[in-house]
Amino acid sequence: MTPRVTVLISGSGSNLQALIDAKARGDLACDIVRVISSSKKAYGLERAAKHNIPSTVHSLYKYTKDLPKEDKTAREAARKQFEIELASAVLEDKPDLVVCAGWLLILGSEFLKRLQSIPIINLHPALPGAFDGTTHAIEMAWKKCQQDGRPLKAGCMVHLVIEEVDRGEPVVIKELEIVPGQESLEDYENRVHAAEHIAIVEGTRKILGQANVVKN
Ligand SMILES: Nc1nc2c(c(=O)[nH]1)N[C@@H](CN(C=O)c1ccc(C(=O)N[C@@H](CCC(=O)O)C(=O)O)cc1)CN2
Ligand SMILES: NCC(=O)N[C@@H]1O[C@H](COP(=O)([O-])[O-])[C@@H](O)[C@H]1O
Repeated sequence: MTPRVTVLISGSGSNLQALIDAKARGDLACDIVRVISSSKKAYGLERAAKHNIPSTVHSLYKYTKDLPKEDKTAREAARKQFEIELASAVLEDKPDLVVCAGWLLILGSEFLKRLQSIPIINLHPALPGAFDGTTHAIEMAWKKCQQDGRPLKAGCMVHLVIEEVDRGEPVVIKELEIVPGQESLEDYENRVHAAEHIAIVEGTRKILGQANVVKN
């Protein structure tokens, strides 16, 4: 039975594209059954459409837009409902794995407890224990290196998703070294993204029990 994978995105979807391309070249055996985006503007939705992958927009904004910013109770209730309905949307497709590929929302207990039997992995552009819980890890690592004035071990990882953000067991780690003054933030960012596009495929293959060596 071909494993079923649901991919969660929020933006460009270049890591979704890496999964699509890996499938096309025979490096990844799975069906991407759905792409779910937290943003209707995500270019990743166009990538899904180009490859006839069903997609859904599941926007937190839709749940909170009419609530006063100061009404924390109402906003928390709305976020819980967002998570409950996100879980329903995911479970409808009966995936064997959920891949967070640039999903920029913290997945709370309402979602995680409903997905208990389904592994979730996340791609994080930092090493284990570094810059956890942020969506700006690449920039933070590069700036820290420049400020410290000494080489910094950085890179990216794919890890299992648990409630504690970015603290789940690493599945794949790709180490990169930043040397102060040797490369621009953009150059480092490009190196990280290139490593991510390999890591996301390796991590997905590993969790699906496929060989952990990718041909490319
Ligand atoms: N329970 C978990 N949820 C998520 C994990 C995880 O490990 N456990 N990984 C993240 C991905 N991520 C970093 O890799 C990450 C995503 C989002 C945030 C965050 O603070 N989001 C804010 C909104 C930020 C914004 O709108 O710009 C939020 O959710 O309120 C931190 C880290 C995916 N989820
Ligand atoms: N903390 C989560 C986080 O920062 N995720 C990052 O979002 C980008 C998604 O790119 P993509 O939309 O092109 O795949 C990736 O760089 C990924 O590491």
